[in-house]
Amino acid sequence: MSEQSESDDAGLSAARFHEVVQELGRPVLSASDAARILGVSQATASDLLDTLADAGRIERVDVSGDPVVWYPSDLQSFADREHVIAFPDRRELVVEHPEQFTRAQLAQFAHLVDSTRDGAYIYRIREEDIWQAPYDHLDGLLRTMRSVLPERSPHLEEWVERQWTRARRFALVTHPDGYTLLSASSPDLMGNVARQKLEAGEHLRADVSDTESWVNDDAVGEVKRVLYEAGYPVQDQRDLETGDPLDVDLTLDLREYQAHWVERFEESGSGVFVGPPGSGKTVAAMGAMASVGGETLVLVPSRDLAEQWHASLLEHTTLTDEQIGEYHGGTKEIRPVTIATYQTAGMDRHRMLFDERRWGLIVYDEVHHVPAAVYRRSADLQAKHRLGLSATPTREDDREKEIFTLIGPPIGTDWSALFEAGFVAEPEVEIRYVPWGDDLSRNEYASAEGHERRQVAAMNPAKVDAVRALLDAHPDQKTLVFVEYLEQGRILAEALDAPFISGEMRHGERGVHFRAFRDGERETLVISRVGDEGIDLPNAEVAIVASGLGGSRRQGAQRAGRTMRPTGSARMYVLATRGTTEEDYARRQLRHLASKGVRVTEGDAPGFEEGSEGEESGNDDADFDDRDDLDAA
Ligand SMILES: Nc1ncnc2c1ncn2[C@@H]1O[C@H](COP(=O)(O)OP(=O)(O)OP(=O)(O)O)[C@@H](O)[C@H]1O
Repeated sequence: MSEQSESDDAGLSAARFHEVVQELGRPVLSASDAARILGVSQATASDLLDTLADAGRIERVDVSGDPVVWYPSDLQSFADREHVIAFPDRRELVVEHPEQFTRAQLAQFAHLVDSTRDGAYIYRIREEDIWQAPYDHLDGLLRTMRSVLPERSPHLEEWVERQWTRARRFALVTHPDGYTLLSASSPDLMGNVARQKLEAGEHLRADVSDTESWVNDDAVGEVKRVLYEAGYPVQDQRDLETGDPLDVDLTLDLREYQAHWVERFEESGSGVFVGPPGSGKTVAAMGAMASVGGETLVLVPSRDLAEQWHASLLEHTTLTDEQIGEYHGGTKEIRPVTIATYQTAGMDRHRMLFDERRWGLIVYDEVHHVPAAVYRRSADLQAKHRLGLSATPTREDDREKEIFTLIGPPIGTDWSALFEAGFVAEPEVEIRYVPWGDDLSRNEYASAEGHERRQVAAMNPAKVDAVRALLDAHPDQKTLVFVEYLEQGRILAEALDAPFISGEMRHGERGVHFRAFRDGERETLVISRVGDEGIDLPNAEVAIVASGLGGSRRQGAQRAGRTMRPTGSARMYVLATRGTTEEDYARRQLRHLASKGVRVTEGDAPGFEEGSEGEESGNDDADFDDRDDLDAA
């Protein structure tokens, strides 16, 4: 711990005092309260507090004459109000009860490392975080940092400035004669870094001056990767191809933050729009298409998303159906605007997809889904405009280097405008604990092991009544019920008289149910894991996760995102069987979601409230390894 938050013989810091208040859970404390929490004698605690009060950092009130104190109950919230503790030496931040906006600000320059049980979130500021910080000028980045950090740290700011500069030492530019130049901010960097690390011939064709080299056009991706790995991310300022002309306009007005995204994309030519699910990234991407005005290849993670994109393009642009093609397992059309799945685009036998037309823009939707094969192919697409879309900061993606070098850096999101415009409804997520439906299941659970044990807990028959009670609590609200297991999906679909959308259902039939859901003819759908991504049902107001949260934490965020639509309060319920590993697992998964801007509460499932014959709380299992993937449905 740095000096900031340690109580040592030099004194008790204001930050540490605040931590003691939080730990105590009330806004006023006595010397004996502080002594117990700090682990010192009452006399020492009293001296430490006096010192802090004498320095004017805290207030002291003598109540010896009348020892009972009262305070406004809303002051209680002070104990669980947002609080940031900085450890500048380690470039680490601990943030307690962070607001969603604070998390959005932090996502601009820091990396979420983990969240603790009592609601604190740990961020770290790495080199890459500063390299990718979406700001035009350093003082914009420093302003954001100062708005979040409790106190200025000149030492930390100097480090940030060094990393900021490092990421602007090399640039790729287009020479007036049309060829690509690598330019360095000094002869030394060109001589001792670029010309040492890069191969003459393969990467660099000729030295043009002591700070410029002619770059092989088909080695641009490699040049960026090599210099990024050497600690020098390259700014890509080249003129990019616009491909064969495509005349397309939007048929709706962009919101302020979307127009900002498109303007920034026009300036840079490549990059990633980062915004919460439902914030309008797809529509903004159509704005980028209109701005580039060139034939466009859109890459998406699933056929459902391809169909969604197709419908959205027809709904929000002047494109005709003849101009739009889909390219995946179901259909193979290559047209001026083609929407392909990553899976198909990554296959060697479909390589002509990239070369058959002169694309001006490649759009990578949900960039955390781009497979290695498509990244490899993207190395040959460096002459085109490249746009990524992502609901989570690209830095939290295990392919952040590929995203940065082969697609582009994050493009600044005007979070204030986005939040003020209310286009992000922060979903409330409620864990609802369900007791065993019968002794048979409880005994089956007790004697099962591993996956089977998890499945028995997940498929607790009492969950059917819990889902019914939740649906009754939300009459006339469109609800998605997510399941991990096919058998559970079928049981619930029958009990609720609702369709069960799973990988076994043909795409055409899925489309029928999605349209009925969207048009209000159907209020409930039961969905297997096939729905984790790509179910873009904008008016899903409630989500019920009947089992698990999917094997990956990101799926949990995606599922919450599916109810995070601009439709007022979006809610998400997660059912977990009391006294089983599901209880722990749900809590851990949702703590992660909480760090994504989601309010999380816990309680008994409706119909099983206090006083029911519910199980004792807590569970007797060894901690459940949450990396295990639950059986796919
Ligand atoms: N400028 C706009 N004007 C009106 N409606 C908009 C606008 N931008 C987006 N929308 C609507 O908001 C919803 C979400 O938009 P969009 O699909 O672009 O968000 P997204 O961020 O791509 O969502 P996801 O992350 O789930 O893919 C859509 O129904 C879309 O029609």
